[in-house]
Amino acid sequence: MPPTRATTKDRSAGRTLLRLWPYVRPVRVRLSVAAFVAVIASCVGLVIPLVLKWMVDGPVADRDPGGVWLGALYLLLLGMAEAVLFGLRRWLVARPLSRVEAGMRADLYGHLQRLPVAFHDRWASGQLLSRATTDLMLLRMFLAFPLTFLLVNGVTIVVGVLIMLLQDWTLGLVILVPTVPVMWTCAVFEKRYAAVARLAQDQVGDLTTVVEESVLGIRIIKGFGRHRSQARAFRDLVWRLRGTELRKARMLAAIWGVIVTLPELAIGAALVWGSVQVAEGELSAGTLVAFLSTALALRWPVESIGFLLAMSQEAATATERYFEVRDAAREDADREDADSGAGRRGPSARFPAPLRGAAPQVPASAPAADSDGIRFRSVSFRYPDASPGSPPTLAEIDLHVRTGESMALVGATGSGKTTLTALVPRLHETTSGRITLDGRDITAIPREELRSLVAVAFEEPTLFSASVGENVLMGAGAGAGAPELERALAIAQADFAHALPAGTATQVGEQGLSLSGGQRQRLALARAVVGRPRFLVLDDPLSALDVHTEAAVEAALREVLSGTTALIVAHRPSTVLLADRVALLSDGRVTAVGTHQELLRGNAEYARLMSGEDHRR
Ligand SMILES: Nc1ncnc2c1ncn2[C@@H]1O[C@H](COP(=O)(O)OP(=O)(O)OP(=O)(O)O)[C@@H](O)[C@H]1O
Repeated sequence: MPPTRATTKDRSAGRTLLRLWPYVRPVRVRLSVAAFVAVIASCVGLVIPLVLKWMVDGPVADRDPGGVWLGALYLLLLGMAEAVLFGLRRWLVARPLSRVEAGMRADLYGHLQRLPVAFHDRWASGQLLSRATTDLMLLRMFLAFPLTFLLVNGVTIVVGVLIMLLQDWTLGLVILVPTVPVMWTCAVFEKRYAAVARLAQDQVGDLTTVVEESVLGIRIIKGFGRHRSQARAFRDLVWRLRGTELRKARMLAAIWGVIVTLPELAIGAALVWGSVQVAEGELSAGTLVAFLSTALALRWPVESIGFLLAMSQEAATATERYFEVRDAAREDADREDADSGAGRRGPSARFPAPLRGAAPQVPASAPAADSDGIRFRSVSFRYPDASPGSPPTLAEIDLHVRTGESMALVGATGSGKTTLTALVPRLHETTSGRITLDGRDITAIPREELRSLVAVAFEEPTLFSASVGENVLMGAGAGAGAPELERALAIAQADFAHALPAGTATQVGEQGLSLSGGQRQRLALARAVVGRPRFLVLDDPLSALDVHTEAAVEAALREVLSGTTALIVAHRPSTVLLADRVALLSDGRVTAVGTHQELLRGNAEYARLMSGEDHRR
């Protein structure tokens, strides 16, 4: 079952919703006051029938117009008080609840940033988006409305029924007859509705994913003329969601039918029975009016129970979906282990025994051999979602990139180059073995420090919706400014930035100016070098550049590389020439290490890869 599909079986909505308490706690006083105000407002509404009784049995029976006017004035005042109190309730909850929603959303976003790459590999982005938007909106609505009104309406019904029993207990019992079947219907409804609500919310997530992918991949869709088939696929999803929503509507209609019909029948029976009693002189007309007015005043609280329960179920589902993400372990969950020098991370325990235990015994707290560069010691790696029997993506990698040295990683497509580079900044965790930077085990280096030591640039450069300058300076420390930016742009041969409409202040990214692939790549490279990192990991960073630009970037990069220790994934000889030595990766193993010339002469696979004869690329 994919991680985004959970079962609602045996879930208690109440227990699930209790998880919201840490967020509701700071606003509990306001929420309680608001609920209290709403209870008072609702009970004020129940006084109206009593005033009616007084009017019918008093001034109306006595034909006293002054008394009737006085009664009307009381009714007006009570009505106004009810309206003002309900308005006050709304005012009391609006601000704190928007704060709860904002807080939950910010926490979710913060958590998403901290989740490991493996988590994001597994989860569809639309599922995350829908949790951060639709689900949180449902939660705010639940806290604003059903949470209060389930309580308010409950109290109102109890008080109303007590008033009716006090008016005339036999009539009161008639009204109470439908209670048992209505409660049974609610219990059945709650269970069934939970499953359908979950399905609908998951389907909204699927829909969001498709919209997002279509927008991001619009060029491919248009380029291949796939807009019709995409639209068809989207329509299918929409219809599936429509079907689920209709199922929800049918369930709501059924419970609504029961909740409305049974009490109405009871009121009808009470009306007949009460009229007979009035005719026989056993009951005053005023009491019957008061009784029926109270019963009618309770219609809304009773009828609303159906959709309040439905909204509560949707909120419970939203809570469940929200915490599925929040409960996922953050990548720094192992920090204590690392900081205490315990060494190996938790994930190794998740992998099968043969892949474990191969780590050489280098304690994380071993004295740092200064300027040792990057060392891979018996590193093996398997993607967490790889099929159980499949061979590891990387196996027994032993590699030493000396301080100040640049090592090119060459290998056929799919040989594991990108995967190997991702292990250094701990975007993925090694399954077994160790990686050390200047003698320090990377698992013993706090992540923040690790990522300030290691800068990365990937083949597919990502720019954020921000200015060119902000995108580049993202790779530098807090104090970096214009001089660092200029230097980085010069190294990456990204001077084109100055010619953009607003220079380096030009907005790029999704909503900003579109840049070419080569321009993006150069900005990503500038981001990697701007912070003068001690270790540089470049995943084929020049692939989109023309030969002249590539040569210019390489000339400038050489200067940078002389001061850093670098691991560079390379496909072209020109990129390989940037490096001092080359490691050849074959099916996840390092099969040769040497200079470009040495490997060209002595290794047939390398020679084939460099000559471009390898058809797998
Ligand atoms: N997130 C993932 N989950 C499971 N398997 C993956 C994942 N990412 C990559 N792989 C697999 O790992 C293997 C190595 O991929 P990797 O991207 O490291 O190769 P590469 O040498 O960089 O290839 P290329 O030169 O084409 O970029 C491939 O077989 C790929 O299918």
